[in-house]
Formats: sequence, structure tokens, C-alpha cells
Amino acid sequence: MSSETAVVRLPVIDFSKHELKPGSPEWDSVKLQVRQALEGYGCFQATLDQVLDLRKPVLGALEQLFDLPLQTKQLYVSDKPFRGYYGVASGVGQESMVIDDAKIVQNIQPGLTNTLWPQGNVSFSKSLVSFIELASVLEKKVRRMILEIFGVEKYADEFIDSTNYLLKVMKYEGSGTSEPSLRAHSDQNLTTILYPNKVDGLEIQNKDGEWMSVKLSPNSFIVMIGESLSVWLNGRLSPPYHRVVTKGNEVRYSIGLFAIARGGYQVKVPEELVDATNGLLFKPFDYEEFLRLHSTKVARGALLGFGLKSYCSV
Ligand SMILES: O=C(O)CCC(=O)C(=O)O
Ligand SMILES: [Fe+2]
Repeated sequence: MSSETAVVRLPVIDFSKHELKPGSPEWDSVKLQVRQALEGYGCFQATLDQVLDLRKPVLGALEQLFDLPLQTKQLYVSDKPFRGYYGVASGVGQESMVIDDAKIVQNIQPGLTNTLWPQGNVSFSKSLVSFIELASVLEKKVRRMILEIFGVEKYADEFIDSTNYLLKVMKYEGSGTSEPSLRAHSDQNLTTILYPNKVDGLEIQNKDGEWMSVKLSPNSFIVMIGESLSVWLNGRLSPPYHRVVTKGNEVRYSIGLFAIARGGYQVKVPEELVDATNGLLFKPFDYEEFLRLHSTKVARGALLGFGLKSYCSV
């Protein structure tokens, strides 16, 4: 196998238009681009004017967090399978932290911030909250568009209101090798909004099984769909298989907002997506129950893959 990896610029879709309201011509034009990108790659880059302003504060916040002593980071303990601090064992040279229900500001400040800095850290919490706000608004727009694409928008409000947004922050030591720092996987959640800092390293597999390095535009987030959404859509879209390779020596930081279906919400294929040619592929499931069942693996690999589709296939 060749060690050279082709470089790909994922489809870039502009979300900065103010009039991006459901039903407007701009909305419909963006929706068409979202459809093409997701059918082709399962992911795309969304450009937003505000992303550039976030770069410095978010990078600063990530550096401050990961520079803390290990004992301090370990104070952010896990009482749920998807929350907590994961040391370097979670990947080769990868360190991460997952914050549950991050859309609730109190979970960031005081929650996370005052656990790490008992005296407070306003710039840290402000940076994270700004990212969460921008990314969650984008995620909701994209999910509504996807439901419209498949004619099931009547479920949009209920589906979106049942979302728990997990915030994941990551640090990768430059490995200097082509060994993945985060092993190949597809995300198990509904959708992921990723914001890697200036160091590239994300690779996705194309339909021919070849790995391609993603070249990021500086003013964009990556939007990816996960297995839960693919299941909800009765297999209509497929999540991208991806990994992180940090060949250089530079430290790479990245932050992501992972939309998961809230505990108690049944992820269930709408009846409109089942017919004579598209038989029902998946049984209803509760995502948090699935995570709990796999909690030992979750603790090791945070949100990585362990077969959601085999867990709920008919
Ligand atoms: O760091 C990245 O860019 C990707 C992280 C990722 O794929 C994950 O946490 O599931
Ligand atoms: Fe991922």
C-alpha cells in the first residue's frame, strides 16, 4: 500500500447568509448542495464568517486546558459513560475530554471551568460557549435540511429538541509517523461539527477505500453525519469512515460538537422511509442505553465505533 495520501478539499458550502431561513431560495440552494455533498462524502465544510474570529480564542482555550497538570484534568470525573477526561490511552498520543449536555451554559461555567480553575476563567468559558452556540445553530440547520431532503420534515422539531450536545476537546501530540493518532472509525452519534485547529491531519476514506487528507479552509467547520442519523434515515445516507494522522511534530488541537439522541428518545425510522423497495433495516433504540452497554469501550475510545448498526439491525 502506498504511504502517499491524496489531498481532498471537501465540498465547501456557504452558511453565512443571514437570510438562511427555511423556505427561502437561499435555503433551498444550500440544501441542494448539502444533499450532493452528503451523498458523495457523508461530510462537507461549512463556511461561516464568525469562524475566523473563533480561531484564536478557541485555540487559546484548548492550550490552557491541556497544559493543566494531569491531576487537575482528572478532577473532571465521569459519572456518565460519555463524560470525563480521557488520558493518552484513548488513542496514540491523543488526550481528550468530553462534556455532557454542553448546550446548558452552567455545564461549562461553573461546571467544567470551575472544576479546572476554582477561581474562574472567563475567557476560557466564553470561548467554549461561543463555539457551542455557533456549531449547534449550524447543526440544527443541517439536520432540518436533511429531513426536508427526505420529505420527513414534520419530525424536525421533535427530533432536534431531543438532542444532547456533547462537547469533545482533543489534543494530539505530533507522532512524526504515518500511524493514525485516532484510529479509523465512523461516528456513532447523529451529526458531528468539527473544528480542527490549523494543523491538518483528518483523513476520510472515499468510496474506493482510499484514504484522502482533508485540506481545511480556515473559516470553516467540518460537518459529518454519524451512524445514528443513518439508522434514523433507514440507511439513506452513510457516515464517512475517518481517522486522524499527525505526521509532523506539531501539536494538533481540535474541538467537536457531537449531537446525540437524548436518553429516553427512541431513535426510530419514520414510517415514510419504509416501503416495498426500502424494507425496514433497523429496530428502534435508545442511544444512551447503547452507550451504557458499551461503556467500557466508550471509556477507552470516547465516541468511536462499536457497531451501532449491528446492535439495532432488524
Ligand atoms: O480531531 C479530529 O479532527 C477528529 C476527531 C474525531 O473524529 C472524533 O473524535 O470522532
Ligand atoms: Fe470521528
